[in-house]
Amino acid sequence: MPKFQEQGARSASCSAPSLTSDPGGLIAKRYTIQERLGRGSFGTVYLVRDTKAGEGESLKVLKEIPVGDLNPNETVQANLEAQLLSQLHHPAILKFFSSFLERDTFCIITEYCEDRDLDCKIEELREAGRTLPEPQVTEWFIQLLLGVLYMHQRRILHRDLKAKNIFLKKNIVKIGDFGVSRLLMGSRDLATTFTGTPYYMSPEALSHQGYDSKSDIWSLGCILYEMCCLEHAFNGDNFLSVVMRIVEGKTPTLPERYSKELNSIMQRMLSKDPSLRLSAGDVLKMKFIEENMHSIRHKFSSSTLRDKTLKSERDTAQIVSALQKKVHMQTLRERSEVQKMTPRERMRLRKLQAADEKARKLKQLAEEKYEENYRRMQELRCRNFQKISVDVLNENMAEVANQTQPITKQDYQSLGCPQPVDRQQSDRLCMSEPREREIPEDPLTAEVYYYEDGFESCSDEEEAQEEDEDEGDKSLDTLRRTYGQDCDMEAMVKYMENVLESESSGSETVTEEAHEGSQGPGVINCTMAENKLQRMRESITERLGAEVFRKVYAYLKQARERRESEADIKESLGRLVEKPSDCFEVDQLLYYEEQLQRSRESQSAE
Ligand SMILES: Nc1ncnc2c1ncn2[C@@H]1O[C@H](COP(=O)(O)OP(=O)(O)OP(=O)(O)O)[C@@H](O)[C@H]1O
Repeated sequence: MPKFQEQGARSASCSAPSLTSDPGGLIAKRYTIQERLGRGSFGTVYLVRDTKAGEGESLKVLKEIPVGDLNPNETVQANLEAQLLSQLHHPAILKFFSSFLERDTFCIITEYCEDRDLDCKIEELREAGRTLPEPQVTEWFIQLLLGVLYMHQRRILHRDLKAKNIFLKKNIVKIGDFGVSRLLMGSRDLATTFTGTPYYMSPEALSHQGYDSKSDIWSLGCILYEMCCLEHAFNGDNFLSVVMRIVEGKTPTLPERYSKELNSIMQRMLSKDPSLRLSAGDVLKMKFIEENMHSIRHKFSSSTLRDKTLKSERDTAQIVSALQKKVHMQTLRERSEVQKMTPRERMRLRKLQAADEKARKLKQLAEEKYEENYRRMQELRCRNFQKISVDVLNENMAEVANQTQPITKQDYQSLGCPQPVDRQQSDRLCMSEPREREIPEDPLTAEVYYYEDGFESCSDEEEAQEEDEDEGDKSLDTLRRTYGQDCDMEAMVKYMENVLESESSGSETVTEEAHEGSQGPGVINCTMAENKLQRMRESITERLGAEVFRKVYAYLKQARERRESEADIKESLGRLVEKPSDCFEVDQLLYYEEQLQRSRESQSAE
């Protein structure tokens, strides 16, 4: 089956993004553009560096959506929706950081996923003639279910779940744009119509019978099919045939290489009647999914443990290597200092070093002696104490008191033992600074004391040291990023445990929560819808040429009004264009125009 280019295909001719007009400039006083990641139907997507973020968290994604002039109400409304989205935290949901208006564009800042999206992954597999094994499909599918459950429990719908909106970050899947349709389109009707990609749209959404959490489940069922078969669950030669397959067509089946259980779950998610469709909570409570969840939880737990061990080993290796580098640098510095000296200074230095060495040996000797003496004194005391104890049995208390006098120098001599060094005196010996040159005892202090000045003049070495520090920062950065990955895995384990331990399936169907101030005609809705249509027109014109586009548009409009058969339409389009499938977008454009017209009429009627 041909795969049609979807609406809003990446077109270079669409109006130039205003944020890039000042390359290298700061956006919202903190973001710098690193590269352009791509273009979606709403706007352009950039990889940015957040200059105010902590180490390892600075790479983010900026979605730039041209909106023209927004009135203050619309801005307040958008901010309200954005605030809500930024408070949601789940490892399977792409983190939404913030949104703001900058130079007539609405900007959304989200987490960056370096392993791209599921659509790219599927394309890659298809091209390589490979498929996804069932354990991988179930692992990703369970993560998706956990993310969807989290959002549905908070009464937030996606409305545009598709492979392109699912991102991969080191085997963790992240659903992008959850709740963003409402943020951009405001009104519920428009949000569904203008963000839903036909391949994933549920029968009830296509026939305007309302959109609820079960409609998201339908899209998730389509994604499950796509992960297994690497093609859309409902395909067709043109826009309307896709719609007809969804509304009236047979429910697809998974190939035999996938288990009966997985097939049955997918089919129950693709039930045409939303009330018969499973909810995310229902699916997560099924025996087959629970069993898989146990093994994924075990895999994630042991993987984070193994990673932690590996990381601490790597940390140690890094510290050792940093210390070795430091010692090497010091040796080099010392050598370069010595080379700069006059013979007289070198002689003095050698003497000082010899004195240092002598002092060190003396100190070591004194310490050894002290330890030896101290040990002997303890022995003596112990013997003396035993002697006193025996005497106590025979003599009176006064005599005992006499016996417990401190041991004198004579006592030691009479016992043939060396007298212990007085502890304070010994400490003084250890801590005292050699009078002649006053070399500090501590080697590190001594080193700084003697060679400090030399460091300041070594600008090359300083640079080298800075480079070393940068290296260190970079490795920390990598470490932190890996820790971030661990956090995701640990959080995922926690969510799996919650579901496994919970009694209820959370099978209630949810409609979207109306947040304060979000009723009514919507946020940026009409402007956004118009923008999207304009982008589609530009994209089609670029592909078909202005003249062919005009002819195809006029023909399809009439053909749909006259309700011509699909076969006739295909034949007529064949006379206008080389490939009739190229007209998919024109068909979709007509559909959207009609929806926008309807929406306007119903708004003015209200
Ligand atoms: N958070 C992200 N991390 C990494 N890449 C991203 C991220 N968000 C978007 N992209 C990439 O940027 C490109 C455009 O994405 P965008 O979401 O705007 O469009 P889309 O999903 O292709 O279309 P639509 O606007 O119809 O949803 C895609 O190639 C996508 O993979």
